[in-house]
Amino acid sequence: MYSKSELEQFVKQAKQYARYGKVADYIPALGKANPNDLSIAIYTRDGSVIAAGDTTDKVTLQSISKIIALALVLIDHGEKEVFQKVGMEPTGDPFHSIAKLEEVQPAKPLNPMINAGALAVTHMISGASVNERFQRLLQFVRKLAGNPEISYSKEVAKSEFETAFLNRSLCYFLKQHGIINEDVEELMDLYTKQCAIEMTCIDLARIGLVFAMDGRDPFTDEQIMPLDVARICKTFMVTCGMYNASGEFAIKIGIPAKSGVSGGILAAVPGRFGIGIFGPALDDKGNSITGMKLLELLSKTYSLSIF
Ligand SMILES: NC(=O)CC[C@H](N)C(=O)O
Repeated sequence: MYSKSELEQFVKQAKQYARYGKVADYIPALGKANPNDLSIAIYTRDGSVIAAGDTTDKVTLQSISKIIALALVLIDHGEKEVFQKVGMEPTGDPFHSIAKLEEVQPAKPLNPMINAGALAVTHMISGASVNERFQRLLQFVRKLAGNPEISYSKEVAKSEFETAFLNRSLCYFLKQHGIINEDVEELMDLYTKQCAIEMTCIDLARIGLVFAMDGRDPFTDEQIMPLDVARICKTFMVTCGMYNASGEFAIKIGIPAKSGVSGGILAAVPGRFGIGIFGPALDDKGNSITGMKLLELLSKTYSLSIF
């Protein structure tokens, strides 16, 4: 198993790539992040954690939340119903693209990892009000991370809510075609809170471990999600988890992973580890440039690719 000093060495190496990246600022509150930050935690199935960097930093999930919301709606509604509203194919387009919504099967988003598909998924979170739906999602996140303290950043949620014009357009397009039928402002309220759920890389690594263990929490022995749901989520991580860089990521790194524009990456090495990384310097596709470098170093050194 890796040592802390070795991990610290990898972090130092990966940090040198921060200068080639840029912090996301289209959500103004995210623009405050320091591009040179980089933290990582690796959770193993026997409960040990190895971490490096500032592991007390809390960062918002952004698109990483899409995989968790997907798991929840699959549990709530089952595969058949969910995949009537959202597809299973990668797009090769940026995550916020609207293009394929018109080209392929009117308005059915191609997959749940692009924004259009994620909005359709968030729409399916059950509950009587936005608050009740958000609390259900939050409870699920807390259970996955084994941390009842996890909450969301009001500042980041508000900042995205006030500026999410493109996501609103996607919602109206989906509503016109009957994929969603709720009030767009309510859905945006729920979605922006979902994306603003915040945690440390240690919490994130523990969530990764649950996916790695096929939905079972190795510490409580509870099956938090059915094996099939964990399998579907991991498959999406491989095919669409890193947006339109998923192919290259699969070849170079080969670990099921999901990224977010906050610079987070959740990775699950099947049967072995959960990995959580935060490094806000992003490449032009919106993936953490330092985070990917770090995963590449780990994958190459320890042969972690699943392929
Ligand atoms: N790629 C991302 O992390 C995108 C999430 C972000 N909240 C958005 O919808 O734009």
